[in-house]
Amino acid sequence: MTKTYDLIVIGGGTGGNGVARMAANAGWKVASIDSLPFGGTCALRGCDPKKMLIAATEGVEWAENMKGKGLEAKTSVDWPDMIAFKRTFTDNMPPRIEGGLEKAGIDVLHGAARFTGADSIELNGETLTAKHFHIATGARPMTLNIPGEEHLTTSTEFLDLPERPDRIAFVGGGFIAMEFAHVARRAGASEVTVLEMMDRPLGNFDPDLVGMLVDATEELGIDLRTKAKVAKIEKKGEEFVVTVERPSGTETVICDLVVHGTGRVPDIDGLNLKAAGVEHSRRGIKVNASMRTTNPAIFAAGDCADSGPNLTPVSAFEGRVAGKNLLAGKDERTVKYPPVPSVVFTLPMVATVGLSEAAASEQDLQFDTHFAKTDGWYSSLRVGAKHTGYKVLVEQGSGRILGAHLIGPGAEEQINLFAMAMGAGQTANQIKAMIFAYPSYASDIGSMV
Ligand SMILES: Cc1cc2nc3c(=O)[nH]c(=O)nc-3n(C[C@H](O)[C@H](O)[C@H](O)COP(=O)(O)OP(=O)(O)OC[C@H]3O[C@@H](n4cnc5c(N)ncnc54)[C@H](O)[C@@H]3O)c2cc1C
Ligand SMILES: NC(=O)c1ccc[n+]([C@@H]2O[C@H](COP(=O)([O-])OP(=O)(O)OC[C@H]3O[C@@H](n4cnc5c(N)ncnc54)[C@H](O)[C@@H]3O)[C@@H](O)[C@H]2O)c1
Repeated sequence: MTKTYDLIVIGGGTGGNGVARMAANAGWKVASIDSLPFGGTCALRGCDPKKMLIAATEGVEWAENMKGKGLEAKTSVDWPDMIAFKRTFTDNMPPRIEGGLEKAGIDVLHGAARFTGADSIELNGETLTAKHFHIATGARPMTLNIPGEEHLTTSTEFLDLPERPDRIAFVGGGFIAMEFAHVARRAGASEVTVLEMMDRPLGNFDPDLVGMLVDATEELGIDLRTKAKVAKIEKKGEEFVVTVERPSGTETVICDLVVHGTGRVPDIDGLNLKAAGVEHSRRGIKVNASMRTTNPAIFAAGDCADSGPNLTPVSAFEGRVAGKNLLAGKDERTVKYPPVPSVVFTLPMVATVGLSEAAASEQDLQFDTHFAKTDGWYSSLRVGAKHTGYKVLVEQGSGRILGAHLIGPGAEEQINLFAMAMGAGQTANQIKAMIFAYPSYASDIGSMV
């Protein structure tokens, strides 16, 4: 018998679960589907498990920076213990999340959903129909179309490696490669290589601060190669041979593991969106500012949609807008993103919010750039941090903060203060007038504007 719902949510991550709960709380009959245990990428295969691994490596970094300053500690990372620690969190999440959804009255279903019509899907050989759908299927590693692609280890697999390989090559120099390379090296890997095809890693971050991160990365002993396009991966016995094309010629890297870090694409190929009248491009499912797709009864949010940046808080934010409009039965809300902060969790961390210097210039904005290295500041000296700095763009006349870019300890929290100030329209003088607890990283921001 065909089961019928008011709403079917496809995808049990941050872009989907909130919408299912909102509709269930409003008394709608809701089903939520995921092909994997519920929790999505962030909780199970991304942000959260990654930062648990980083927690162990922060100890290594701390001991290194404080050497000769009163702390003599011999640190080492036990990889299997670290992975077991991570699992204490990730193993508990699916039952917690699924239990919560069930408690809200939602039918929690497993399997890969596929549209068979504008109001129907097929799941495990059965047909389910609904008045509305919400698609939040996230992203998957992009296909590289190079020989030997099948030898790549995904970020999901890396976060669950039972043992740490000694020689690791990362293809790409974006978020995943830089964060994981730092983890691998501090965890004791003897040869860590990052292969980025552009002339610098982390292309969306401030070039001056990325330059400082590159120095820190090389000092850590990571072999960071730019203008290095991976062309082929071969398996020879237990080893991999990675062929890299560079302006100076072809190079090879021999390693025990090759990790995918060249970007992620919307995970929508298996959905048969055409049957539902839902259009998409390479950037994802087409949505309007209300998160409605080209089929007015179907919404989408998060990494699978052609909307904001692929970050956890953005997927939840988009989901809330979709949920409000879904329940209202009309486009009551539109997505107006507040300033979206973003952090690369290397050590040192690099953080950004708002406009880059280049984007502000392109928009013909008149602004002052406050740029300095802060290794001489108390906050850096106290913890022995060498690669620290900031670049803040302040609009001339209005004093508005156009963009803030930070590197160093505390950056992950300082950037949220900048995001808050920017969202509230605070000026540089208003930030300077704030009283923050001292000494703290927050108390430094008044000196950055
Ligand atoms: C390694 C890594 C680290 C990251 N670190 C950060 C970070 O530090 N901070 C940050 O903000 N962001 C980070 N991100 C990005 C963040 O994880 C994503 O932006 C966010 O999880 C997207 O949420 P979503 O709900 O759109 O998709 P997801 O959380 O990916 O959920 C989609 C779900 O849909 C399911 N699904 C797919 N197709 C189907 C189908 N046909 N039928 C049923 N179910 C289906 C999938 O199994 C999945 O569970 C990271 C990503 C990765 C990969
Ligand atoms: N801290 C965070 O917020 C965080 C952390 C991890 C992942 N993420 C999310 O996951 C997404 C995917 O991360 P990612 O690191 O895979 O992608 P990315 O888009 O951050 O970086 C990909 C990099 O790979 C390079 N590249 C592409 N093809 C290449 C090739 N053949 N050879 C060498 N270099 C190549 C690109 O120039 C680019 O610099 C991110 O865009 C982000 O949305 C976020």
